[in-house]
Amino acid sequence: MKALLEVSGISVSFDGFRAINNLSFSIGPAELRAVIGPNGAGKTTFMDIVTGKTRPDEGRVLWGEKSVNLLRMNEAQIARAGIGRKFQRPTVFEDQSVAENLMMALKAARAPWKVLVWRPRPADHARVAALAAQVGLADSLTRKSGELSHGQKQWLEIGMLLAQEPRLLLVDEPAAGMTLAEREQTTALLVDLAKTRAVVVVEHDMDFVRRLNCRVTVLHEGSVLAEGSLDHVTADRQVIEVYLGR
Ligand SMILES: Nc1ncnc2c1ncn2[C@@H]1O[C@H](COP(=O)(O)OP(=O)(O)OP(=O)(O)O)[C@@H](O)[C@H]1O
Repeated sequence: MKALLEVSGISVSFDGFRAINNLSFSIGPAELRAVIGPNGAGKTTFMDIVTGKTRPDEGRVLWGEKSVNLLRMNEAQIARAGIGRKFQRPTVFEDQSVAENLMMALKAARAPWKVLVWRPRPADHARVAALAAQVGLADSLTRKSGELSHGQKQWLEIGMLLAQEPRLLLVDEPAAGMTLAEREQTTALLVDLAKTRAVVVVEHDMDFVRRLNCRVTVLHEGSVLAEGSLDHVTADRQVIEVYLGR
């Protein structure tokens, strides 16, 4: 199976400090992957590079069937090419309803010149309802987003990202601040989303990672230290030494 995203030999230094060191990583078109590793391992910087926020000093980042060079694209172009990123803190519009937030995301997903003249059509309302249902908010369409729980806000933001139909979703610490029930629902959502797209989850919560039941990549000092099932990587002596044993 050809990779959807292929990162090879990337390095980046900040003031002489190598945050990413000859990192290679690839993910398939419908794959769920957890990325773990100690603080400062380079997880955020890795996502910054894939989304175009940070430029690597060397290496390649190739995207899609045509192996497009992502390093030639800016952040907006990369987002339009199908890479969505969910940050840890939800950034929904609290005064707007769930439906309004989703509709705004649908509108934003249009080409810039179309946004100016865009008016929602019946199909767009149906799409908003479908997105809400997909993220477990079908019963909350008319609720103000500010009234939602932390977990529900996170799901709404994922729904807003889905409006852009990303082929790769990068999700930063989704379990943080969630109740156990919310975490379980989030696991189910991410597993479901990865049936039709690639999903990369950066997470510190090992119970959450275990429930994702997916391939795990362990980063350390900007490189891949181990990769495989969670049982495989957690039995690795070096992983225990630098991460789990602390
Ligand atoms: N813009 C920057 N300028 C200077 N140093 C940076 C910058 N961004 C990241 N770093 C450094 O690069 C290293 C990797 O950071 P990064 O945030 O990618 O790690 P992380 O694995 O996401 O850590 P955490 O689990 O704490 O979020 C750290 O030592 C960090 O201090």
